[in-house]
Amino acid sequence: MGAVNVTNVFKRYGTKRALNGVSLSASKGYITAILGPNGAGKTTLIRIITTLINPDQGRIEILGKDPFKEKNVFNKIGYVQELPNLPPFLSGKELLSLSARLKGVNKEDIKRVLELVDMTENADKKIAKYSKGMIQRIALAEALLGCPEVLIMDEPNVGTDPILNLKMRDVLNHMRREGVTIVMTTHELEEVRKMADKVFFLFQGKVFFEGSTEDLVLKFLGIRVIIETQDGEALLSLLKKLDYVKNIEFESNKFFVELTEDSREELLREIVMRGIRVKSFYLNQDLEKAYEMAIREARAK
Ligand SMILES: Nc1ncnc2c1ncn2[C@@H]1O[C@H](COP(=O)(O)OP(=O)(O)OP(=O)(O)O)[C@@H](O)[C@H]1O
Repeated sequence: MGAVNVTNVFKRYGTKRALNGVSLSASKGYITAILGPNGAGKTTLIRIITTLINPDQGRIEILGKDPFKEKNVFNKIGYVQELPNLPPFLSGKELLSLSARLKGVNKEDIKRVLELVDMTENADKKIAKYSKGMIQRIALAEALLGCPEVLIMDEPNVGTDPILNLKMRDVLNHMRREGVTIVMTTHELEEVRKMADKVFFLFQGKVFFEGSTEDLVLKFLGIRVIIETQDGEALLSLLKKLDYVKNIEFESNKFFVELTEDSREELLREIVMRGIRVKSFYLNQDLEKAYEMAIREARAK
């Protein structure tokens, strides 16, 4: 069982079906990303997990407890909402002091979370004067007060610059090393590729795919390897002989090879056995393209 479990959740807004039987499980100490196009139901799901809205049907379990019934589980959960709406008249530090008091967290922890998100220097500025990125950081700091075991984030990368994304990644990797379970929705595929251990792809209120990003690429893009070599002719003649090679394209000394099945190990062995010199051999991890193909396939169903 995961640290966060969602079982068969349904939700309608009037006649609009937002969630149509969603089940997912986020393992303890891993980063789980919920992906999907606009309107897929991601925010609705996060709002149900955090009990901001009720499901029409289905069950939520966090750290073995039903958050709708056992509110004290929230002592162990940090939540960063989409585009956090923080009181502009407070400074970052005042906001954290207030939150620490409400959560019953020691004031010492404020220093720790400010350092974690690199906001110590801006802590005394009013939130009204913060950039979007600073607001995201202080919202994350607030969520991290009291060392939560589960961190839930709705689109933490909206409006953030690449440097902040780097910082955010650092903080989240640090949390993961500490055993924190992270569940996030995002449209930032590059972040997903770099960080997520598992993805759930939502489409029209249903889980259309679950697995690692590598699984997503393999399933929707096929098995495409990129091989760099100086022995182009020898490689080409070998590739033409192999029945599991579906398509070959090349550009100077770079070969793009599509396989009919996952025969990567076999192919590499053949190359090495023939003494073909290879500079690099890797799976084409074009997550964006795979995501586009997944959406196309989901729409066609
Ligand atoms: N309060 C509401 N009233 C009516 N319909 C709603 C409400 N909130 C969401 N919806 C509808 O429910 C569906 C799911 O919306 P939701 O916001 O959960 O999707 P999302 O995947 O988070 O989208 P986005 O990526 O655009 O944030 C959409 O069709 C949306 O229009």
